[in-house]
Amino acid sequence: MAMASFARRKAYLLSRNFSPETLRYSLSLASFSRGFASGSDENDVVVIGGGPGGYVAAIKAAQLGLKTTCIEKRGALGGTCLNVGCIPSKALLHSSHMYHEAKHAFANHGVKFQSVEVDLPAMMAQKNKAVSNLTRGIEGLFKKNKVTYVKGYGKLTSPSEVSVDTIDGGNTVVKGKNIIIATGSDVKSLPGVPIDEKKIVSSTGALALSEIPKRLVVIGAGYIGLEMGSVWGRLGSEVTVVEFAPDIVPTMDAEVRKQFQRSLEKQGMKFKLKTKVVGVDASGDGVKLTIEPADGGDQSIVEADVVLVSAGRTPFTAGLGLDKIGVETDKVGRILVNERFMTNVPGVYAIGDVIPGPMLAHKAEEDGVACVEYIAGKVGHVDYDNVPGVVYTHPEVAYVGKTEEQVKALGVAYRVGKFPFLANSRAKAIDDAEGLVKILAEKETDKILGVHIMAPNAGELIHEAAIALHYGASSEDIARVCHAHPTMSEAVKEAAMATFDKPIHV
Ligand SMILES: Cc1cc2nc3c(=O)[nH]c(=O)nc-3n(C[C@H](O)[C@H](O)[C@H](O)COP(=O)(O)OP(=O)(O)OC[C@H]3O[C@@H](n4cnc5c(N)ncnc54)[C@H](O)[C@@H]3O)c2cc1C
Ligand SMILES: NC(=O)c1ccc[n+]([C@@H]2O[C@H](COP(=O)([O-])OP(=O)(O)OC[C@H]3O[C@@H](n4cnc5c(N)ncnc54)[C@H](O)[C@@H]3O)[C@@H](O)[C@H]2O)c1
Repeated sequence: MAMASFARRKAYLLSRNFSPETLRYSLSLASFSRGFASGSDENDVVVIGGGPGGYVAAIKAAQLGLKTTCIEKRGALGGTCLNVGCIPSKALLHSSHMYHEAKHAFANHGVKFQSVEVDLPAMMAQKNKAVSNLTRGIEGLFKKNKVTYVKGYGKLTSPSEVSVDTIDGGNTVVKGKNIIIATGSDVKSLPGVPIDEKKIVSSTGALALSEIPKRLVVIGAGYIGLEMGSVWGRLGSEVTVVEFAPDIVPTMDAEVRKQFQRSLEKQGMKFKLKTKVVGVDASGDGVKLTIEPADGGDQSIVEADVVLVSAGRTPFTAGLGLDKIGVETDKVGRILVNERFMTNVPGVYAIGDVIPGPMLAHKAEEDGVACVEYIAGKVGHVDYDNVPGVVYTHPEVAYVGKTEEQVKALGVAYRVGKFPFLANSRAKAIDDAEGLVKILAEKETDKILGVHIMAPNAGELIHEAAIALHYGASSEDIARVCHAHPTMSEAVKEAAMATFDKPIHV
């Protein structure tokens, strides 16, 4: 298991184009933990950062019998994900989808209103309620598992000491035999596009606008741009997405991405691909953006009431004291770790968005559990080849494993099976049949290599595929599992049938 994990980590690091030196360094560090506290006020584990990586690591460490403290600066647990990321965005995606459905789809089902309107403060209040309930819930889990929670800004003063400026204005020193850095990430700002969180906003500002902007320009057609662009587009904004690359969401399978882009365009989203923003002028009422083709050419002006900067995120290590104790980072500021999440400083570990890898909450959680399992002397495991990605638009797009482009690049002979939701009885029954399931399997063995789903609930459907990939299943394995009728999941079964043989319903 440990060897398999090592091999996967190596392959993963290779896939991230790490230099040979970095690789050697990253993989050669010996397993090392400093033992456990007994009866002293010293912790076995101190976690800096209470996001999905940090709070999950803290709870798991405590469950493994380790004396654990978690330090969080924002005064609420859950990190970016719960406070200003996954949860508030999904709340607004759901609320705005209901409004959009009420306006455009309910009549098809024979449900009619005199009028339907948006109450933005009520929508925001529902989002805030979801966030505060969940953050309080994590505090409850900390109490239940006996994790000590220190509210304040942590700074490493030695490999076993964290000085904390507490949010009530005091200072305390927290000692630990093992320290886990889980400080996450922050928005990546673009030169010449200063974020004021009013007219030029990051995702945090876009989650809390007090008015629906008439014109929203989104910089970056990634996860945040498409999700937040969908929210405000459904509520009435004219949304233009400016993307430097030739395609939206570059990590997506190209065939699915094309269908996805068409679907978003049908919903009114406009795309300016292969385009860069070269300047902004926010001196007037709105914002004027100067854009030009990515390869150079004539400039033009796009006007907006609000601009969303969503061109990626960057690891957050400000004020953490990494220099002081000599923790090594790569060129873009990510903390380098070995396969046991250990930095070059013995006893200091790092997980989640602050290390290389996809910046996703579920990946941070997996890192957190595996890291403390190693610290506790067990074997941790994260399957980095099978981390699902989901864009929570409507339809959603979800994927796990390899894209067709990646399979081609590997030179593996493969088969493709597809099934459209137009032929799925449940999707037709609910009149929501846009999308498809696409399965890629190795030709010789039928082993599944990747699954890509565009569907209203693709983010739920994808886990059948994730389990299949994890267990090394073949497409025939899925096809021979009895799937309940009528469900959207039957489309996964049919796509699997189409991969190894023939589907029934198309
Ligand atoms: C708008 C948006 C939507 C997203 N939606 C999704 C989604 O749907 N699904 C998904 O998987 N991912 C989503 N993400 C990404 C997800 O939020 C991150 O991948 C995840 O939060 C990373 O977890 P983490 O624990 O590594 O870091 P974070 O969640 O960033 O947590 C780090 C915590 O550390 C604290 N901290 C930092 N420095 C210190 C310090 N020195 N002392 C004390 N505390 C400190 C911070 O305050 C923060 O609370 C979204 C992100 C954004 C911005
Ligand atoms: N549903 C989810 O799981 C979810 C939702 C939101 C955020 N997230 C996470 O948060 C992270 C940040 O999200 P994001 O959307 O900001 O980043 P992203 O990496 O998903 O997308 C950024 C996009 O901006 C483009 N870009 C970069 N510089 C640009 C420039 N100067 N001009 C125009 N386009 C430019 C990139 O080509 C890319 O397509 C992501 O890595 C993602 O993992 C996940």
